[in-house]
Amino acid sequence: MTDAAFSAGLRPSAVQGVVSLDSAVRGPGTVRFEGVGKVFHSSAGEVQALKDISLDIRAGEVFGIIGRSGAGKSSLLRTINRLEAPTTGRVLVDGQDISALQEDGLVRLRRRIGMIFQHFNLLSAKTVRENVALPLQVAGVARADITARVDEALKLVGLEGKDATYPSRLSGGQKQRVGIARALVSRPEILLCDEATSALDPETTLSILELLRDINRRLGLTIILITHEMSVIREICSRVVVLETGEIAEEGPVWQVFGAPRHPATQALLQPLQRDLPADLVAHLRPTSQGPRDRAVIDIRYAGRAAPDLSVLAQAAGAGLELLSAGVERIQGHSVGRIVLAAGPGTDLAAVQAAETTARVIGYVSAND
Ligand SMILES: Nc1ncnc2c1ncn2[C@@H]1O[C@H](COP(=O)(O)OP(=O)(O)OP(=O)(O)O)[C@@H](O)[C@H]1O
Repeated sequence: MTDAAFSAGLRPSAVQGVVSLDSAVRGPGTVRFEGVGKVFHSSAGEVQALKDISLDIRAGEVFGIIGRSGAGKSSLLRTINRLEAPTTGRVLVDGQDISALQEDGLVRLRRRIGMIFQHFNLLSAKTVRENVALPLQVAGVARADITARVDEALKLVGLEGKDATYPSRLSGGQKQRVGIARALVSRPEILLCDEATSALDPETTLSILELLRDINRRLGLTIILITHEMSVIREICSRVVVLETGEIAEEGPVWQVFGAPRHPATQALLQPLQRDLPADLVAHLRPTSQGPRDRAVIDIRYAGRAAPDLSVLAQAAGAGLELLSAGVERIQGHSVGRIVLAAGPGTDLAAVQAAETTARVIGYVSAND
């Protein structure tokens, strides 16, 4: 990012004109994984942490990496600044294969990629200003420039006036703001966030997410984050990849992946966010039909489209459908909903499924439930 753009808080597209598709996947702020694999050798034997990951992260997007513990999230994130080197495949940053970089090239790469951490990683014996100035001092930037750039970064994160404070006197949210200022002071194109809000309370998490969103919009910075908090992904990411045992389980726009999760790993991760079935319904739900008068319970989930037309479904069913529960929310401007119906005896379930392909029978209740 140019100095002028950073100071003016402008997105690169506003500075450089229209961004072409090619520059969006290969230009500044882009990351491409091509068949990336990673094997760790430990005393317990070999661990295949990543398997054949191919993925494009576009310039200026907020991209989430999720997965269960041990799925390979950190390993993948750490290949972007070569804290981990892939065993197979390659990683391209701004279209450049980073495995080819020598020591000085690697130092320059890491200046273009900021990183923030769950536990902030601040030096307790140094003030806020000294912590933020550190990357510039290491880079040999002139003292006067350091002062100006630290001021600029502290302003960006809303910490003006805190420059002489030591980390121990700051709240968790303020410490993370220092971490963000330190990551931004080198004017990077990409910001990696490793569980950056996991140590914060919900209110502080929201304020840090708001800051990250603001930075992303104003500076056009690409933000790549890993988190176990699905609400964080829903709040700020545009696209997400789900890893499962080192492989891509699914990827896509957040509204799509969260609205209609296809892989069991995604469904398990999203369980806490799901609008639960009413408790009394769950209590009465049986996996199989116990008699001809039992009613099938049909679960319909939809994303990015209008709710299915219940009169059309009822017509296909050829019998009465009772609405048991329904809910709809908006993610990134798309409707994401869930409808649960009870189908009376004699319902043509195959016809309902043909009319609404996401319809799934999740169990049976008796006629009186
Ligand atoms: N340095 C290492 N040496 C040996 N094995 C490792 C090393 N780093 C990671 N692993 C293993 O690789 C696999 C993926 O680990 P990774 O930390 O990338 O997963 P993760 O999805 O980030 O997990 P978590 O959410 O628990 O942090 C795990 O089985 C882990 O034990």
